[in-house]
Amino acid sequence: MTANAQSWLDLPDDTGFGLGNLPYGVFSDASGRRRTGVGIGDFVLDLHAVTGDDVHATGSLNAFMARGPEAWQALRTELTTWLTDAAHREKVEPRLLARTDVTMHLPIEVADYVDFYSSQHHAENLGRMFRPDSPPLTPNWKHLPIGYHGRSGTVQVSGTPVVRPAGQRKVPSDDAPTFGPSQRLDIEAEIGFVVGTPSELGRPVPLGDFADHVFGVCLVNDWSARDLQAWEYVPLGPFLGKSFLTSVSPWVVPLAAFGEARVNPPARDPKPLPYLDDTDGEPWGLDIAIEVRLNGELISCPPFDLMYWTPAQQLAHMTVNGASLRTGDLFASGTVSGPRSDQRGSFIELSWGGKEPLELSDGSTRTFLEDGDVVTLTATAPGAGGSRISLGEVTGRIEPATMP
Ligand SMILES: O=C(O)/C=C/C(=O)CC(=O)CC(=O)O
Ligand SMILES: [Ca+2]
Ligand SMILES: [Mg+2]
Repeated sequence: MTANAQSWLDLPDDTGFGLGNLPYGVFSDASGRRRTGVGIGDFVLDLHAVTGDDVHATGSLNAFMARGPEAWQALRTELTTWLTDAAHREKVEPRLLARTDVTMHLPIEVADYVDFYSSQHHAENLGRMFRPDSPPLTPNWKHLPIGYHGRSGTVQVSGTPVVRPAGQRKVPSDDAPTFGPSQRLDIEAEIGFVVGTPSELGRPVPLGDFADHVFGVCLVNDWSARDLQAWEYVPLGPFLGKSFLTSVSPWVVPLAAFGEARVNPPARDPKPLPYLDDTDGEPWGLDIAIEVRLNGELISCPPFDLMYWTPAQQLAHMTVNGASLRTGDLFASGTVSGPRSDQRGSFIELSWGGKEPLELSDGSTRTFLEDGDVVTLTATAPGAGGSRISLGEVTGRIEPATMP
């Protein structure tokens, strides 16, 4: 008997949206009003209607997230009671809407957006391609989680069209850069972490405070234009090659749902400095299995449990200089890649820089994305009683470039 059998609601046996998940999102129905909902089975529960709390009518999760971990846990406990105790059925059932009847929106007002680079396999692959004459990992890589600040205003919800960016491109053999649509448009399959509780300027957030600040987890596709990136990134890092669009899943899965998914991260050698050393604490490796589909076909299964740096280490590093957190901050893991070729989280890796085109089941091949392509990321993690919790999906269709 799985945990889901306890609900009075008829939940499909294999639903990823069972009682162990209870993800938050922002939806609208025919009225157009945006409000907070909780995903359960094939339904979304209208939280504003069922609680009467205006925090759930603001059109983003931020005001609720700002209330902090006790409020998050209290509502999660109430939701579980409402959905399991038949005494609440009369109150709750009329507030359920079919998920197919609602439109999902960007769930958070994104404050600051940071993107890390914490998969050793991804970093080594990119290092080999971008810097063939140097060791694959830069000398700092195993001492700190490398990251950069991205563009929060272009973080958008799943389904937002991906307009091919145009920009400057130059390969080493060209004499001068040219301008035009990116010819190396790519994805980056990542997991995102959403900050609820802010922190004070000047006070680092230690490893052990991770769960006091991080509200939940989403899927991220950090669309990337490799030709723009390769020409612009020296010496300050990614800029226009990654700032045109970052897509996130509409559901934010509470950190509390990942109890069964906690795993030890890979051994870290050399031992990190004390503020990053999680060996005596509670490490935050997470067993999340990602799937990448191109036009419906499964092309890769990146394993999040192999990430070298955990989200708790990323948060500790991001604030160790005293930088403060704001409600709605989003930090992404970095592209998730495993050691196998069918575990790579980007096309630049899957096609090895375009040299080894990916063969698709219809006989066609792909190096980078073409106009009309649809890329969909999904992910699941172990839940209670052998169930799996779903992070939903993040999808996007490539549209032709708009030239200035
Ligand atoms: O190694 C490089 O120069 C570039 C690396 C990336 O493009 C990866 C990136 O944006 C961070 C990540 O998603 O892992
Ligand atoms: Ca990225
Ligand atoms: Mg981006």
